[in-house]
Amino acid sequence: MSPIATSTIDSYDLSPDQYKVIYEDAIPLEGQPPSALGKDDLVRIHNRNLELKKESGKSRNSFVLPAAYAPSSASLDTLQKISLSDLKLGTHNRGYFVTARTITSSYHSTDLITILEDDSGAVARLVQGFQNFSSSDSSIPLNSTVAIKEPYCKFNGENDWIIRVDHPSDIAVLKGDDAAVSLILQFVTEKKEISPTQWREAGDLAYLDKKFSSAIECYTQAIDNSTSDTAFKLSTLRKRAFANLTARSFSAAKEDAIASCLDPPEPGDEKAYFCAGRAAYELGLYTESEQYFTTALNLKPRDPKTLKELRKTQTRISEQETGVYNFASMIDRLKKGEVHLDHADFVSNTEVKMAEGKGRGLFARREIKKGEVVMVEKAFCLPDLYTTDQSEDIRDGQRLEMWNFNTNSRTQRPAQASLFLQLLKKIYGDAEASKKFFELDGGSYLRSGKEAEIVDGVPVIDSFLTEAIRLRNCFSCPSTSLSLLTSNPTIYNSHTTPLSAGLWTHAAYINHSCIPNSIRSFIGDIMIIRATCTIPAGAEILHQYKASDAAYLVRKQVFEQNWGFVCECPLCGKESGSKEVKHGERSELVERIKREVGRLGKEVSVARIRGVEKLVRRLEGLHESEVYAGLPRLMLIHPCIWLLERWREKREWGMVVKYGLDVLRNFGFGEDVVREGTLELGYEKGIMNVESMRALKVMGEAYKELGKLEVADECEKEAKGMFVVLTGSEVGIEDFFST
Ligand SMILES: C[S@@+](CC[C@H](N)C(=O)[O-])C[C@H]1O[C@@H](n2cnc3c(N)ncnc32)[C@H](O)[C@@H]1O
Repeated sequence: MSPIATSTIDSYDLSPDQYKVIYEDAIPLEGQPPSALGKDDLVRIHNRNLELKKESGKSRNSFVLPAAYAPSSASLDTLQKISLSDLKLGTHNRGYFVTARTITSSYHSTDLITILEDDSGAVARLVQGFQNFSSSDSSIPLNSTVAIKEPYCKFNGENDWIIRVDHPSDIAVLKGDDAAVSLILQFVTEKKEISPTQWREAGDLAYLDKKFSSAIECYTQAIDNSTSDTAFKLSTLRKRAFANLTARSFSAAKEDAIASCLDPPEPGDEKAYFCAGRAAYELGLYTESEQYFTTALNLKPRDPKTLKELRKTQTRISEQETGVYNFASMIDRLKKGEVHLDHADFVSNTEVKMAEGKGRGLFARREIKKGEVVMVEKAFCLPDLYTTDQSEDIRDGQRLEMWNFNTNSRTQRPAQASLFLQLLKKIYGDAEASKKFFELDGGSYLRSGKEAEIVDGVPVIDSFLTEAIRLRNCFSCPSTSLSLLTSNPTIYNSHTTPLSAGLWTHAAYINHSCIPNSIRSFIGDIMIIRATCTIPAGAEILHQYKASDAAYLVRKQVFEQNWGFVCECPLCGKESGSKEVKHGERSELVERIKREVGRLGKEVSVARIRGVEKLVRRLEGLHESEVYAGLPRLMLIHPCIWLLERWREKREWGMVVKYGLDVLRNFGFGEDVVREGTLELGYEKGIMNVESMRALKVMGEAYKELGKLEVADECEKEAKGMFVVLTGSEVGIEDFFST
């Protein structure tokens, strides 16, 4: 297939399929200039597209993740400057860099697009793939100066070539609407002498103008160029500390703040200690933060702002050490619309170690009792973008999609695409974060080994590896797990609770099991993991990546496709031994039952219920006892819940108890969990979830109706225990159990 001609239609007009053709069929044309179109044509086409974009007012943002090529890990001093007209096509132009000026405003299509011109008058189209569409400062203004390392120049259709930048660390942009930029350019390109005071003044102006990276650059020049004036150096360091704090470069802010003080500190240094305290707090270094605030208070006792920060820090230290949180206040804040909550992580119960056959895993450092908190973690990154799969009402600008040509897939929810973009922004701006992030599992993606290395002051970021890591490690999450209980999904109907997608770097080490020993829940961006059974010291913590599909063969495929592993948990291990024909028979019968109950309306006669019961007995008979002894029989769960609900409608309490027991048995809690009027659940092999909790709750009601009050109380007590594990806390428990 020949590549599509795109010389007169810009990528804005292309569908993802057309893109795909271009990427897959692009022909390397070594030795061609970057664009056969002249400057006038390029600018004309660009401006026309810019106008079209404005007119169309399309609110959907989409972008494309093309096939992988590696980011540059060379520093600018080791590269040779080259003109745009000397770039080679279809290659990375290793060993070279280009600098050029933007001669148009940029616009977003599937990517961010602008036109560049270099000193020699050569022009090229720049296509940047990683801009954060949701942030207001993501454009490249007219007259900006860009430096691109080892540019990847690619064929884009007949007579058209582009420079494609997919990795944030491959490009540096000095924005054209930034006053400090002209000073920086005069210094770099015209070798103009600029005094430290001039640098500092330019830094102050940039800071006031909220151009923090320019302010930091100017203060850095002022510091590096000042010779013996210690007072000047220290006060400029302090200015840079605050600029770094505002720019959220917390490690640098902390370092600068401390370096700006005398040893021992003197009155006046409290501001620097306050800044260091804030930076350490944001880095999660609460004990260090406490020391800085204490020093600040020694220098300026009873300062109310510092006292407030110190108290907050001490609360974080207590959370970190005890795992005790004020969940009620967390939920209150969530109700006020805050998703990103200010809390410490509690991870001291756990450690990362090798898990045989699974890479690394998370292990218990001490015995963790059933229901106890295993760990609590604040999200590394979580977009505030909760939508249902069917959402038609996504707010403007949130309709974000990403086509990934490495996996031939498209993101299903806007939060997934948004998470990718926010991750790039976070790891590019924070060296420590990028190190932590790139340690995560990226599957079979071939790493250069240079990711997160600091080159030219920023970490090397590989966008494609970032996405590979996101795919393997991110979790879907509701804004609160409590909403999953109250949204009242019916069986055979997926629930419609809005979900976002986020990444938690410590929890990302947890491996999957279909019979897990822990469950994650969410309150905003805080993930709470509790034990579903008592976990002995040294045992591996396991949770379900996805609610296990009832059909073994479907489940197997999902885990292989999405995460690249074959689950060998006790259930999968045994079910893999069941004959293929049996799997087929069971699936067929489950489908038949589903069709059958789907046909029945709301009011179901006893005769009809009995009919379904017969089918369910047959399905039970298709479960080999040598495979399923003591193990869950997932395919029987929904049919049994359906029967339980119908008998409950008929107020046939004996039958409700019978099917409640069946549901619990099929979840793996044991053959006969009520013996001699006492309830005993086998939590080690039982699967705790909303449905097993509901079954217990309903059984409690039925036993009450039957006058068996003791066992009714036991059912309610166990269901309440499950409620806490499923939602993370006791908040809402009384309301839930009184209805
Ligand atoms: C979120 S990561 C978990 C941590 C990972 N094991 C590591 O070394 O970083 C997901 C990956 O872990 C591995 N994994 C998770 N559960 C597994 C299991 N039950 N058996 C084998 N591998 C598993 C798979 O490679 C999967 O893609």
